[in-house]
Amino acid sequence: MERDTFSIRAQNVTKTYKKKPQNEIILANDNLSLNVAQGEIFGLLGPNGAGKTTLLLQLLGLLVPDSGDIQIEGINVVKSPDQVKKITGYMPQSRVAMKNLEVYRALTITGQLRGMSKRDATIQTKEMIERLDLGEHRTQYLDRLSGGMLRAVSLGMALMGHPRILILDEPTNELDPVRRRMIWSTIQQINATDGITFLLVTHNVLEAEQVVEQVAIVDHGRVIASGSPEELKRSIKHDMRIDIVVKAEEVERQGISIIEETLQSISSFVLTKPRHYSLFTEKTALGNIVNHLVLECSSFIDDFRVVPPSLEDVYIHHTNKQIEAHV
Ligand SMILES: Nc1ncnc2c1ncn2[C@@H]1O[C@H](COP(=O)(O)OP(=O)(O)OP(=O)(O)O)[C@@H](O)[C@H]1O
Repeated sequence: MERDTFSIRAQNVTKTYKKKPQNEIILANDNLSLNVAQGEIFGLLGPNGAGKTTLLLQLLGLLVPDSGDIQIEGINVVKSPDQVKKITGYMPQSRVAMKNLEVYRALTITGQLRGMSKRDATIQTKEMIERLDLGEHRTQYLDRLSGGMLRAVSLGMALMGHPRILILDEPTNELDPVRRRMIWSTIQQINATDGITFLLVTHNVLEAEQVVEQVAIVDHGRVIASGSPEELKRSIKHDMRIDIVVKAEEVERQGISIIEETLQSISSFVLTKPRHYSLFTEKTALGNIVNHLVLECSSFIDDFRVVPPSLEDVYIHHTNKQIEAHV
C-alpha cells in the first residue's frame, strides 16, 4: 500500500446537529476538506461556533460525520476509531478527566492507559513535569488547580504515550503570558524532536503565527482560506497597514470628531482602541497617503508606523467578508 504522506485527510466532511427542543438542524461542518502533512504544525482558526471543535471530534473518532471521508495516517476513522485513538493525543477545550487525582498520578495513569509500562509512564511523567514547569504542583489534585495550570496538565496528559498526532483545542486559553509562551515553545520543541504532527485550534492568532506552518480559516462550517501564514498574508489585496496614535492633548483641544474627519478625508480608518487607528492600503497608494498624513495631520499625530499585515489581519479580513456575505 502506498504510504499516505498526510497525517490527516478530511474530505467533504458534513456534520449536522439537531438542536433541542424543536430539533432545528445546525450545519456545523459543511462539505469541509482539510489535509495536514506528516510532522506539520497546522493551525485551525475561526470565530466562535465556526465548527472547529466539531471537526476535531470527528478526526478523533468521537463523533461520526453525516457524510465525507476522514483518514488518519491512512486509517479510516469511522471504520477503525480504536486504531486512530492509539496514535492520537487530544487536549480538549475544557474537560479534563481524572480531576480527583494528583498531577503526577494523572499523567502516569494516562500513559498506562495508552499502553505504556508503569516504568516508562513514570519516566515520561517526570519529563512532562519538568518540560511544563509543573514541579511545584506535582502532588496537587487536579480539581484544586487554576484553569491555566489545568491547561498545562491537560497538554501533558495529551502527550503521554508519545502519540504520533496531537490535536489541541485552544491550548493557550486562560494561560498567563509566560505559560502561553512556554506552551508554544513546548509544541515547537516536541514537533522538532519527535516529529509529532500537531493540529491545533486557537484564538491567539498573533502568537500562533510564530509557530504554525499551515493554517485553515474556518467559518460557517467551511474552510474559507488556507495556506502558510506567508501565503495568506500575500493573498490579501490591502498588503500594508498604517497604525496611527493620536495625541491625547489634541483630542482635548480639537475634539475627536474633527480629528477623525481629517483622517477620513485621507482614507478610511478603523478605530482599534481609544486614540489608535489602523488603515489598510495597497503598497502603490502608500506614498500618497503618508504624504497627506505628514502634511495635514502632523499637529495631532503622536506616532505612526507602516507595517505589513499580520495573520490576525488576514483572519479579520476573511471572517468579516464572510459575515457580510451571510447578512
Ligand atoms: N452537541 C451539540 N448539539 C447541538 N449543536 C451543537 C452541539 N455542539 C456544537 N453545536 C453547534 O454547532 C456549531 C459549531 O460548534 P463548534 O463547537 O464546533 O464550534 P467552534 O468553532 O469549536 O466554536 P468555539 O470557538 O466557540 O469553540 C455551533 O453552532 C454550535 O452551537
